[in-house]
Amino acid sequence: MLDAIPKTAGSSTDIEIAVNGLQAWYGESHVLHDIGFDVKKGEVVTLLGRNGAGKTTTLRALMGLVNRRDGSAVICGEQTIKYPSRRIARLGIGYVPEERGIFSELSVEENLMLPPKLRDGGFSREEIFDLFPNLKSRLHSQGTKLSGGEQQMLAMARVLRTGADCLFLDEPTEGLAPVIVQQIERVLQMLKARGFTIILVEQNLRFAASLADRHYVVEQGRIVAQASGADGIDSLTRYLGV
Ligand SMILES: Nc1ncnc2c1ncn2[C@@H]1O[C@H](COP(=O)(O)OP(=O)(O)OP(=O)(O)O)[C@@H](O)[C@H]1O
Repeated sequence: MLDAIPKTAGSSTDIEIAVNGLQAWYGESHVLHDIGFDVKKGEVVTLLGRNGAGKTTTLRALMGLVNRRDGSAVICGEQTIKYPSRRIARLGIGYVPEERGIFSELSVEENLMLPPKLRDGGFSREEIFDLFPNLKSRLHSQGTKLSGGEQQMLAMARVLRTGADCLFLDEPTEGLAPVIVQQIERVLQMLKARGFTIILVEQNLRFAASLADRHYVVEQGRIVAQASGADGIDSLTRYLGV
């Protein structure tokens, strides 16, 4: 049923991301020193790197969720470095954080309907249930009752509903069983085929290699290497401690 999903309305907008000299701080702690990379419309790009390298902070800084940031982050032709996060989201960005952000006291349905629509062209309920059939059978379950895989699917479904056509995904496969990882991989392949632009933070190199067009390595708050395609990822393993 995945082929039944239409192209997103947002695909008429030229989403492109150009990051230069991005810096970020938590209080006095200077965490990002010089992040620079770009993502073309419809590309899947991974941010790889060891624990604590600054991958999550890069996504949070691009979403305007880090109090102090500096440098340049041009998204859809707009300089967003001083934008509040809601304005950044309205450019069509859907952020799925590592912790997934499911409200435990709300049902699946309530979680799904919670974020406001950013624009027309978001996935309908039917399209979401085609993509994630598990969610349909769990519609009235409380957030706390969901497995890790179901939470991840709900978090992704929620942003697809808003009309976002550019996704920032932080470790979507973390802690999930191989069969669920395969399911998420199929969904992301489908979104890629539909023209979504995706920045993926990932520790699972096989998963990253199967999906991404290009990879960047983050080390101590800087981009230190990059490579293209599934083969290119092999050249990066020395940075990743694998
Ligand atoms: N809320 C915070 N307050 C202070 N320091 C933080 C905070 N969040 C992260 N850090 C620090 O910022 C640095 C970068 O962390 P970040 O989470 O971006 O790394 P990461 O590459 O995503 O790693 P991981 O895979 O472990 O999440 C680390 O040194 C981390 O300890």
